[in-house]
Amino acid sequence: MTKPLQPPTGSALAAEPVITVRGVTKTFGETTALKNASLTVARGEIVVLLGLSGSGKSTLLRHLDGLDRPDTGTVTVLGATVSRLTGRPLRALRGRVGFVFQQFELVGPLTVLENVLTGALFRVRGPRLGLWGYRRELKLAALGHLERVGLLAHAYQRADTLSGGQQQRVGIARALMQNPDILLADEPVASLDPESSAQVMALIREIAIDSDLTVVCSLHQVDLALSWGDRIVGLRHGEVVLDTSTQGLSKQNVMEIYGRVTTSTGELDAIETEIGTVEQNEPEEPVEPDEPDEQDELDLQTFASARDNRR
Ligand SMILES: Nc1ncnc2c1ncn2[C@@H]1O[C@H](COP(=O)(O)OP(=O)(O)OP(=O)(O)O)[C@@H](O)[C@H]1O
Repeated sequence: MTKPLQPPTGSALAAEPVITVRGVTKTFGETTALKNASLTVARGEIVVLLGLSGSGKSTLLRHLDGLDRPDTGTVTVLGATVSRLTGRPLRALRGRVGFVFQQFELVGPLTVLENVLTGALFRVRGPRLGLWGYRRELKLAALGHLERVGLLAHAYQRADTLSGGQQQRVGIARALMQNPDILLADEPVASLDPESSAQVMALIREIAIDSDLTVVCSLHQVDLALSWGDRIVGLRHGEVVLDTSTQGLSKQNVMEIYGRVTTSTGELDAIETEIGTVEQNEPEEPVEPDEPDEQDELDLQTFASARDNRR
């Protein structure tokens, strides 16, 4: 087993742990996706999982939400042993853990607002027909989250008419609908251009700090990881090979650490090109908002006056 080369640092680790992964191994057929992986995350920490494609980042994130189960080892999240939970207790835990996906996972033909409201589905009973099945307070909360991510004007627009960066902001608003304690994000900017990526990452960090969220986010760009996270956990072939504060850490330090755990020049080249570079996706065109209809106008007015009364 390769031990983490640097111990966790930073004052946050003195705080209460909200995530504890101990000795988790997970195999899929012949593939070992995680190998004796351990990790402790304190409340309010902003942690990046860094590694090449196939190094186990998504698998580790999925274990934190109970979507995957370890072959050996334990995963404890918010005091519950996730690997043992099923049914209602598992759903209750998932209600406290928001998930932001690489491909946004929005329902394209639905409006932006309906997509955000699906984040509250675990709190809604009975059938829903469009927006009618949701209580007014939920709609107002969803509009509030859309305002938070800068998309209030697009609330009644079809989700699939938005740009990628805007769709990811809808994904963030949907996760916020859960009032989560923890936010997990799996390569949230992998398909965005550099400008949209920077905006989305800044927004996640800003919201995490404002709302005292704990964040675990997988990325494969070392520059972004260093500038964005409080701490980097580096994975290689399913093993944790690096676990350290980003303070004072340079890209060269990270490359050296990966260099120490690999003897293959080919792999180092891959690390240099894959985690050592920022992707250059094409910049996106801005999207004009649709006009809301009469009922939508009413909801927006109610939202605006409720918000102004709170101020
Ligand atoms: N459900 C599955 N069935 C079979 N193999 C899987 C499954 N999930 C993950 N794997 C394998 O486990 C390994 C780790 O995959 P994982 O998706 O966790 O890596 P990753 O670091 O997130 O990669 P990427 O950056 O490409 O998303 C890979 O070899 C992958 O093919």
